[in-house]
Amino acid sequence: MSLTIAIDGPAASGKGTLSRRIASHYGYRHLDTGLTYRAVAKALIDAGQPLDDEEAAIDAARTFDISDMRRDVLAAHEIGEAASKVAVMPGVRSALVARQRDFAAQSRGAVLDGRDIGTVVCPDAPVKLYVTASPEVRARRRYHEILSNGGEADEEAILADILKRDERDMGRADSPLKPADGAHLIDTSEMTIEAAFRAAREYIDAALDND
Ligand SMILES: Nc1ncnc2c1ncn2[C@@H]1O[C@H](COP(=O)(O)OP(=O)(O)OP(=O)(O)O)[C@@H](O)[C@H]1O
Ligand SMILES: Nc1ccn([C@@H]2O[C@H](COP(=O)(O)O)[C@@H](O)[C@H]2O)c(=O)n1
Repeated sequence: MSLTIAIDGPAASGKGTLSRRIASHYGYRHLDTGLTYRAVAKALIDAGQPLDDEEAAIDAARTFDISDMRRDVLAAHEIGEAASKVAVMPGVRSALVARQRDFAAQSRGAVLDGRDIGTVVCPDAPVKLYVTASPEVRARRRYHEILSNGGEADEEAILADILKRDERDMGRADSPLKPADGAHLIDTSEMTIEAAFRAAREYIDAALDND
């Protein structure tokens, strides 16, 4: 039987960092579903197709190689912005949700993180977390992340993008970002990565004991 941990939250809240730690700790497979939306956006950009070409986006969502998503290539801030534009298309979402569910079903244990994991992709997951942080904290973390990778960034511009992305992700008609029913909230604004991991682990251990 497969066991899924569903983790949702807004951009740069720390859910990916936490998901990787949790997957490694419990020996589960991990799928960063944001990368799947990014892969679709990147396929359109590479092919010179406009981001609002729904037919091309659906085709990319059905065919890209999910086992070959390169975080280093897909991590660029602009690809994240482009991903949130293709993510409003219901046809793209249903193609990707099917592939994400396959990933969970084929794993003995899986951690999936994204925006609609607890609400749509795996609504029956026995453990659901909603990871958040204030927009200012998220912008600062992303800013430092870009600098530490040798890039250049403007913290104010990143904050503006994060607010725009939140609005798009929380306001879209299909699968808007919101905490799933029964999700456990972790606000990492004033937590170190280690403290957030400890809080998640305590909750997961208790939830799995009661399952
Ligand atoms: N609790 C924390 N304290 C300080 N820095 C953190 C914390 N959690 C994550 N970070 C850092 O913040 C940045 C964003 O974290 P991460 O990539 O995990 O967010 P995310 O929610 O997965 O973002 P996205 O949805 O955009 O992929 C990273 O540089 C990460 O190291
Ligand atoms: N389950 C998901 C995951 C992601 N998205 C959209 O993709 C964008 C990029 O995601 P990151 O987690 O890599 O930042 C994000 O802003 C969402 O628009 C989604 O809709 N559903």
